[in-house]
Amino acid sequence: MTWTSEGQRFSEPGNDAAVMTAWERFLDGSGRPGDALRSLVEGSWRRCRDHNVDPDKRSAPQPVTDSRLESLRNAHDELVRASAPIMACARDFLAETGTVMALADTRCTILSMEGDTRTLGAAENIHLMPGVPWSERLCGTNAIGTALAVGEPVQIHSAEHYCAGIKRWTCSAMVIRHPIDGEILGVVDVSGLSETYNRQSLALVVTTANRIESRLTMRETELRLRLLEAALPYWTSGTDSVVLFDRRGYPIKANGNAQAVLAAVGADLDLTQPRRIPALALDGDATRLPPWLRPEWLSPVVEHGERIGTLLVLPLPTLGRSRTAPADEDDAPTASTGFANIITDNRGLKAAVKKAGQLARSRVPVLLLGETGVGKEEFAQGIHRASPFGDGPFVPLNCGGLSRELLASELFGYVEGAFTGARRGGLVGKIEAANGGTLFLDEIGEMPMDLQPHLLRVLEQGEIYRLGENVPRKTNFRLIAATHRDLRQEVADGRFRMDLYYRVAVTSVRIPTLRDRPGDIPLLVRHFLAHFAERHERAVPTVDEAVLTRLARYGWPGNVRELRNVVESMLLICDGDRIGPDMLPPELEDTAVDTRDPAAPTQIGQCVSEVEADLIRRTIAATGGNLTRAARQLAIAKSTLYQKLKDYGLYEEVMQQRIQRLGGAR
Ligand SMILES: Nc1ncnc2c1ncn2[C@@H]1O[C@H](COP(=O)(O)OP(=O)(O)OP(=O)(O)O)[C@@H](O)[C@H]1O
Repeated sequence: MTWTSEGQRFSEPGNDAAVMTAWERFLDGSGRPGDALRSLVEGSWRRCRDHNVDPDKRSAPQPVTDSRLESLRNAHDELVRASAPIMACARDFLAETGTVMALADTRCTILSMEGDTRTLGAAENIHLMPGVPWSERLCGTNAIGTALAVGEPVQIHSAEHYCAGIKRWTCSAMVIRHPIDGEILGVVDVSGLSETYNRQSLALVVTTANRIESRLTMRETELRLRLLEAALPYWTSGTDSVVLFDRRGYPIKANGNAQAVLAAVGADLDLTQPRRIPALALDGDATRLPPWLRPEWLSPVVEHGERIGTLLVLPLPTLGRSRTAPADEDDAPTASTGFANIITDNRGLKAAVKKAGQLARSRVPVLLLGETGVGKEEFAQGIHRASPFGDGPFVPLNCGGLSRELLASELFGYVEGAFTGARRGGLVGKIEAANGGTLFLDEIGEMPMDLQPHLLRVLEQGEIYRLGENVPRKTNFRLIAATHRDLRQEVADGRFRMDLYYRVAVTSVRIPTLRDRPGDIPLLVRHFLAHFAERHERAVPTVDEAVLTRLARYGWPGNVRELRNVVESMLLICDGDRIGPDMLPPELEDTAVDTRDPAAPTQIGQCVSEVEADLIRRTIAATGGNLTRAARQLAIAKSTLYQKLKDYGLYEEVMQQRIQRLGGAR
């Protein structure tokens, strides 16, 4: 900081008359202002003249509305909070002194004001009050505006003000800087009528600004600790290249090889001299990322449902690829990285595999989104295999279809005697079993609300209590969750806790439906035929073109699982070496009508009950016999579904199919 030279720092009330003459000369352009005018003030007057500020102005502009002022205070929440106790002191200590203290933001708008009550009243006459911007451009030379213009402590007295209406005042101001990078956050000012002039008021604003900066330092340290703690579970040593950014977009921690990988992706970010990436600030424009930085590498770090920083997980550098070339999903890592079981030729699905492969390398929780049977569990296993702890256990648990009590004991385990019917020796819960590996919570949206805080506590504290036990056990696992629901909507509807949502949805991968990638159907048919032919010790039959056409026209509400079941059932029916249309299951027999939508209208002439029975039959088949899910898809209560099954004479048939399926492939 370049401080104004000693003799120039303070105003000299004895020079008032000379300064006034200098002002008049300055305005009518008649010669040099003279020695009485400090160069700091002359510089400010020149800026005022360049900006056509009206020297006859009587007051500052009108204040903004109360609601606008409120939102300005919210936007500068940290500054306002850090200054609050100091402003409260000013209320007491400036009383009866004829002076007031003001806190202003970087646009010179006063956020709060305290001090001598009578002076507060007088100040209102010139609009020296909350909600008014006191920039040089709007109000001419004044301590607040000039301090912000020059970034130094400034004292402006009486005639030194540029506008006539405020020449009865005297003021001192100092900028408040961010303790880490010195960015100017606001200004503190002490003002009074001219007769209250005092050299010490400059010292008062400087020490006040320092006190506010010390409080900001304490707050910054606390926030950093919280951020580091919240990011800890996502941190892996190993081969990851991870950089943690704070809420202002500054990199604050990186692992060993991050700098090398940053260089490989063409990033102009030197971690030894951290520079801010404005798009990563919480209030930044996330669409304005630097060209080298891809959005899928970023994950928010969340604490109690609130984003407090950002994690950058860099991809391992690929030799031979142009540094900033857009990613080509066609080279998505499949076989090499644990996703070999995912058969696809679809760009969207390959992009999902690629993203999952990148996320696999950190410990960041992943939420898999997609309809039933699209391959969410397959993805979860792929992420687990490709992760640094792929040698650890992979523990899946479906949160749907279990009673609350059963789900609680499956998740948390229990000790012997915890409840009537508890096993001898107790039970190790899935969370504990996943220690050192991955916990896959399928259908997380079905988890009862009252169990959610318990899971959240485990995720936040890394500790678990078995039911009936009051000593915590340490756990260390990676969470992958999956849902076919819109979890945001579930949060909005009060069925899913927001804090848990932010914890599990740190990053997400959406898996496209099978009907959105019909090109994959022949590939998958071939894959499943080969698989089941081997399992049933048979030769692989050929498939008629007509069969493939029907398969391509079907809606596949049960996605790949449904296709897999259809292929197996056709193989079992087929006693020759070719599969023809007569071997298609009933729901696929006549696909003359486009059945892409499971609820698509059926042929005219069918009566309503037939249509409904047909729809129910198809939906149950599509959900693999899961009546809870079928009822949900049909948007009817499960009890209504049972009743309808009985009414349409489908009950026996469906139950038989369920029994067969339970013993079948999954
Ligand atoms: N792209 C794919 N290639 C090969 N097999 C797949 C693919 N996608 C899914 N599958 C197979 O389809 C079946 C269903 O997949 P998976 O169980 O992963 O689905 P899901 O989305 O978890 O279903 P749900 O939501 O009902 O639990 C599995 O047998 C899986 O191996």
